[in-house]
Amino acid sequence: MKYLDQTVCEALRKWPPVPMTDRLCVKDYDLKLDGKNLHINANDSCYIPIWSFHRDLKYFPNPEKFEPERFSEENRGNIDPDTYLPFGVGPRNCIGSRFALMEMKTFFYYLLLNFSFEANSKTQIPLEFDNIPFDIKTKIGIWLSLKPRNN
Ligand code: HEM
Repeated sequence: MKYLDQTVCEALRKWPPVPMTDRLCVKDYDLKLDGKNLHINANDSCYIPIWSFHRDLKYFPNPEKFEPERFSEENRGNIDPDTYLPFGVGPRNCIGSRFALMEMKTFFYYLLLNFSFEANSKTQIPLEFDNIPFDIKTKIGIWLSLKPRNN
């Protein structure tokens, strides 16, 4: 179950289903970013690029590699919580996150309990994605063969 949790966390890192979120700035705000001064006006929209944070090697070394060990008990403390945002951040973060995590793990538990998975001639490796803004969609879907487990 621990490894299933790590795998789900890593899948949400590499392919966050909600790749960005936004906030409306409610008052003028000044901040320093990489040595530059940045002014945000009240009523400006700010986009938070979840996908880009998750693929930034400053925060996730070797970001293209699918590596559930990033979320092991020893390693997960190294992740800055402000850079891992599959369910957003702050008081308006995703209200359904616990339900979604439970649903994903239950779904995979029963699938893996009853079936083994194999690549077939239609399986695309590596997976290719459509360039649709604000959405993550594979070009041809995800094709795999499921074989019932005998035991
Ligand atoms: C893997 C599944 C899901 C992902 C990755 C996801 C991701 C997100 C993200 C990134 C946000 C924006 C949070 C922010 O801006 O800080 C959000 C908001 C929200 N999500 Fe989810 N979500 C998922 C499933 C669900 C489910 C199952 C429900 C309901 C049962 C749900 C209900 C909501 C609601 C109501 C908001 C708006 C919260 C607010 O504005 O206060 N989500 N979600």
